[in-house]
Amino acid sequence: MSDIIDEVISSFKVSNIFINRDYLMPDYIPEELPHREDQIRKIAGILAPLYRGERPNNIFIYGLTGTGKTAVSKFVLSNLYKKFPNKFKYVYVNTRQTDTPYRVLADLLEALGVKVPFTGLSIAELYRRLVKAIKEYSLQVVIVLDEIDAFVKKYNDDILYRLSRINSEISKGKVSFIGITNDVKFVDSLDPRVKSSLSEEEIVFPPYNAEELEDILRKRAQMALKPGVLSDSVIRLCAALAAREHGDARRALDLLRVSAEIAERLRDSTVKEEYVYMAKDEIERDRVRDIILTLPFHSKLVLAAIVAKLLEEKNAVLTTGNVYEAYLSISKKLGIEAITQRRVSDILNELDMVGLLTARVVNRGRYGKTKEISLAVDKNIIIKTLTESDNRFADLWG
Ligand SMILES: Nc1ncnc2c1ncn2[C@@H]1O[C@H](COP(=O)(O)OP(=O)(O)OP(=O)(O)O)[C@@H](O)[C@H]1O
Repeated sequence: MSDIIDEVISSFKVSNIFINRDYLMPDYIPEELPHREDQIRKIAGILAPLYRGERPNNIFIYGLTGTGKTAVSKFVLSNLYKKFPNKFKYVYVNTRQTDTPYRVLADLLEALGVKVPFTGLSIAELYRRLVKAIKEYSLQVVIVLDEIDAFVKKYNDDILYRLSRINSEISKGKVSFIGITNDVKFVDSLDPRVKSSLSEEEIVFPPYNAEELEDILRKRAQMALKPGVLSDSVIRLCAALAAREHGDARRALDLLRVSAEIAERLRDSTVKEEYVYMAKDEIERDRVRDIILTLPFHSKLVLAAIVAKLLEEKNAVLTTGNVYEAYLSISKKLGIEAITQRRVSDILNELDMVGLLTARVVNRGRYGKTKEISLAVDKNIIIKTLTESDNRFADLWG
């Protein structure tokens, strides 16, 4: 019997497709970042004063998702650090993952060698300790705050305000910030003092076009995949599909990686174009699933109400009013206290924003304006995911 185990393990160990799958993972930072030479040069130029022990200007970096902002920033900093490790220290914080003011300050302190308890100190105290730590630190400090729009939207810009004041508090240029965001309008929403302090320099990362994505994919594929498993037409297809949205390298790499995983799963020795389309559906399914699973309960109920209504009447025209009626009916069925129509209307807007449905305002003459709602994703994925998240939903679709 143990030969069965050997067989399974050996087919797992020896891949027909991959040399190393990690090279296609989103957190891998490659040695080469094609089509980002300008941005690398600019950021390195701004940070160059570190070499003389001087404070570089703060930098604000914007660009849509997958345009290489994180990869380029980390690439420049780690390469500068390799060249002159004794001149500065850099700390990278992703404020979507490290998502409380306490954790952000605690992580910065820990990076500077100051231990802090997991909870219990006030933000003011943490901040005071950070100012002291930076003042006493022997080198220049560069702090990268990635995805800061999400953080500021969740809290406010208080922490950015405090951080932006550190240099003036210690009356010395000791710390520089690199703020990264994919929300172009975000910077304008900041307190003007924070804005002018943090965006001494601004760098924009434009989306990649299809040819640029092809180059990026080719380089990564050379390292990740065995020779001969990939044709140029597959690369072109992944790049074209990713460029159709907004030139997102993460999406292009995901398409390629998942297509290669499908080839491996099917024990094929080459990646076919049809696998790219299968990968696209799989990625979309996972994305929708992740969004639905993290929705608050009443948002799930509203979504369930829409699907239930469409199952009952295939071509139903959905309006805020009849979605609310359907919502009341399923709340009653499940024995749940209903929320107001106003709140359901807000939820419909939220579901529109996360891309699960589209709500369009239509003018119905003397009946006034109403919203017409349609699903933006396959209803079977919604049914499956809602049922998985809470089996009370199973009763709704019979
Ligand atoms: N020029 C490039 N060459 C090779 N890989 C790249 C390039 N640009 C981006 N990538 C890869 O694409 C993926 C996404 O890039 P990155 O995380 O830097 O994007 P981002 O702009 O920071 O996106 P987000 O705003 O979503 O965080 C990463 O795997 C990164 O290595």
